[in-house]
Amino acid sequence: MSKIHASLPLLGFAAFSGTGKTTLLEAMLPKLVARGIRVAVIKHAHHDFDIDQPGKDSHRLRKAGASQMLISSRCRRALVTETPDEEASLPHLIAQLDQTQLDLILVEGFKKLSFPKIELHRSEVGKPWLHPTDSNIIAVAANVPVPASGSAALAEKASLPLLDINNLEQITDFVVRFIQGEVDTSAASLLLPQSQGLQCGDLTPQGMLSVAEGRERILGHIVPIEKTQAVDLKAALGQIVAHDILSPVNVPQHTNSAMDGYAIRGDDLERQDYTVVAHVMAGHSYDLPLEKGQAVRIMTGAAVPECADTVVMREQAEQIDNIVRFDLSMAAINTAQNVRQAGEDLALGQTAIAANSKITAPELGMIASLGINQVSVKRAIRVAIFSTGDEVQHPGEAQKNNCIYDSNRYTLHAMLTQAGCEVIDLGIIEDNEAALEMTLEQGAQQADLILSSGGVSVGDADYIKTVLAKLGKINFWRINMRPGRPLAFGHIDDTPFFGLPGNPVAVMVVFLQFVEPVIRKLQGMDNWQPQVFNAVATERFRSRPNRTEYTRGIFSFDANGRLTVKSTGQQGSGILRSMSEANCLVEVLPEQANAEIGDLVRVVPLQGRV
Ligand SMILES: Nc1nc2c(c(=O)[nH]1)N[C@H]1C(S)=C(S)[C@@H](COP(=O)(O)OP(=O)(O)OC[C@H]3O[C@@H](n4cnc5c(N)ncnc54)[C@H](O)[C@@H]3O)O[C@H]1N2
Ligand code: MOO
Repeated sequence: MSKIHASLPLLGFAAFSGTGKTTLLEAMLPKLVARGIRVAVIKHAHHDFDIDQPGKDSHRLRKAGASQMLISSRCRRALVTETPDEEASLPHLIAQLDQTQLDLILVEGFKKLSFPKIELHRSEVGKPWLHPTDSNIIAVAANVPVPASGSAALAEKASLPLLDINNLEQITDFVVRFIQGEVDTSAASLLLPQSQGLQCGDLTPQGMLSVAEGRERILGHIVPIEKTQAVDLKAALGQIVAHDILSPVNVPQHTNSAMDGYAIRGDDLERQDYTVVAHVMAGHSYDLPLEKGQAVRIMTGAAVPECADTVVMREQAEQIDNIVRFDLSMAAINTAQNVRQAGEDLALGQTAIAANSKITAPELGMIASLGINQVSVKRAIRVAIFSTGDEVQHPGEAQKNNCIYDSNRYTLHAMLTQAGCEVIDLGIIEDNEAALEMTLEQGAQQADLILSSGGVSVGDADYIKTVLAKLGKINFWRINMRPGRPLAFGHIDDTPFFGLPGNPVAVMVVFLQFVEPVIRKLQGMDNWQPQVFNAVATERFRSRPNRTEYTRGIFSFDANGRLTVKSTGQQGSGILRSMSEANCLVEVLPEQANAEIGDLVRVVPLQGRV
């Protein structure tokens, strides 16, 4: 029986009738809600239940033939679907929920299906224990100790958590820990018969790190680079601001008109007509206080005269000679309308751009709007890159037999440039110790970070490992992710070094997951996080438990306005086209095996990063 998955924690309660499942859920729900947890309950009913009442409109319409009846009010809605041929499956029911509004799905019933459950047991019901025969039970809540018979030995061996069925607080705590991923469910899996259990490759093998563990370890070794430099404004694009930039002026400098029209006094609205005393163009002013009964014809951006505080749009005005009237049937005039106040964008002395912000188009414009033409930025991070492998050739050369053109240095160059780094391209390094040693030493002298690609797996060209071990402190890791399993990280002298896997897609994925966070930390950004959001899977995204799987995907809105995601097709880690056609990576987390159609999956947009 295949395991049922949801993108949210899914937890069932398994018990014989009479144990008090519903009573327990009813008592626990307010406690979960009080802890801020948004819960859905899916309940199985055995009989021909009906929530609709005879005589109600919805019931009449359904009986008249509507196979789906959706009734909605401001407070709630309900969909009643006739399923005369086949009962809906649990995965289908899960997909009906709006998982963006939930933290937990509780399931009552569906006893025979495979998903995590808590067994409820009361001795007085006189029924057998369920956990010896249900490998999905992750804890037992009972009013008697589990007997020291076969089942108890099994429970003890597997160290299933034992809870007191009468201790609601304890059971609630357990559920909360389950949601937070703190419950060790391996005890349950120890009970699995071989055929249902995890495959050996599903378990985190010894020495394999999760993506989060690998990133945390690497970031622990990174020290921000504090050096700064002053650059001309345009050259600051993509760079990181070294110190807070304070506004030396008010932006806008003066209170000005937001429309072409007529400036009048806000305390002088009840008038038939006004005398136009001046015509003020942008860059000019009318320097007398505006009197009652007067108006100034004004252009967008021009300074509003003293005592005037309201602008009426030109479309609403009719001027004959120097008399203007406003058509109030088009729109009422409100005091202070269509006027931009001095300093409303930025007041004098206000922080315009905080230190460690990245300068993109709006920041560049804002700095310019303050009249500043030079900025102090963090010195660009210098990154040395090289490729390894005798089969790797420069583009532009005639292709040799059994060779491959170097694409990795180009994707790295592009992603580093996007991240605001200065790239030092050390080329393709011959497969020999002396060449590699020289290159690494050169990299360590010139760069803040060194990246190589290729040669980090278990191939025969093991001299890379020998040289790295000789020159620095390097760890060869296997990260439980795909693509991008093999990864080397360490230091050559004091310079951090990444040995990225050779496969072109693996290079890009490892860059996005490990190298970019390092660059951001070197640039001084603390706890930088990429943008991530959830989308509904429109196809199955396969992944093994414990592994983080990155599928290249395309997200888009469907006809119902839901954000959905599909894959780009073939996903081999040498197929760079899968990256080129993608606008995101679909990240299936270790705790989520295969994401099914309708499940929410994490989507990591690529725009601006590749
Ligand atoms: N027995 C095992 N074999 C492999 C394993 C493993 O765990 N056990 N892991 C596989 C995975 S996953 C990856 S990823 C690769 C990584 O291997 P290397 O880092 O040693 O890389 P290479 O063998 O040098 O190259 C792999 C592949 O990529 C091509 N390549 C290399 N450099 C470039 C470049 N600059 N531009 C374009 N393409 C490049 C190279 O020709 C190979 O096809 O190992 C698997 N094997
Ligand atoms: O994980 Mo490798 O990284 O297959 O490409």
